[in-house]
Amino acid sequence: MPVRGPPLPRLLLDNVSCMRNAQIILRHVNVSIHDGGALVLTGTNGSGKTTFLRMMAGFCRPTAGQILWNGHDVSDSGVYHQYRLQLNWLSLKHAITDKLTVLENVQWFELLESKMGKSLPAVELMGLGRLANEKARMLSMGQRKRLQLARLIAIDRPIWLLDEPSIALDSDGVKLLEYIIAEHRKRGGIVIVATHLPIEIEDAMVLRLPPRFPRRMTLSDMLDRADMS
Ligand SMILES: Nc1ncnc2c1ncn2[C@@H]1O[C@H](COP(=O)(O)OP(=O)(O)OP(=O)(O)O)[C@@H](O)[C@H]1O
Repeated sequence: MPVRGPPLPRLLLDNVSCMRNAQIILRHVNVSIHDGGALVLTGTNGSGKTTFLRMMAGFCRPTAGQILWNGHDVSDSGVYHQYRLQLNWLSLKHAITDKLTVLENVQWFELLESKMGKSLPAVELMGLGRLANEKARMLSMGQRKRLQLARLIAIDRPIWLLDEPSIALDSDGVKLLEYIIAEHRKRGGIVIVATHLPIEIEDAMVLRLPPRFPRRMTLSDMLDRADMS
């Protein structure tokens, strides 16, 4: 009987580096993520967390190494076509249309996916049920973030790429975020989160990206220097 090896990771970053503007932002990154896995990206401002997510989304290519999905290089255009349909991207830009209602802002994306029926439950789950028929321009920052999260649930793709998803959320909102991430992972979904704020994600791998610039001088460094002169 043939011996079966361990399952292929759904996503594998094999010695990946990435440059932007002629500078190396990510260097020799190796990560494998199986179904239900979570990766948390941390690091100082400018360390490359958003660049990592953009690269995973295919907006910028690795300058070395490969990103493999099911063992296939996503930079291959045939593979990318299928791979991008797996992705749900939540960025710092809200992409909310103010003149549409809260519900329409979710339904619009659901329609683009040829899906129906999940928008209202998603809006309600995110605590926006009473605002469903209000124009989105009425929403506060935190409510806008909740609307983005409602979209994530309604569209329901397997790989979530989340850039600072908890910014502007109150403590209940953060709990809801943690809940939807946990539920997504129970169904085999993958989550990659870039964050400065603590989010509880069970058994997540944490990748701390090194700072790209030397530490800024602190006040005490400056005072020490003044003492020496
Ligand atoms: N559009 C761009 N063109 C060229 N270089 C860029 C661009 N955006 C960012 N960079 C460079 O990439 C580096 C990493 O930026 P990135 O946005 O990935 O960091 P980050 O870790 O997400 O930062 P933050 O915590 O501030 O959100 C920056 O220092 C910047 O020099």
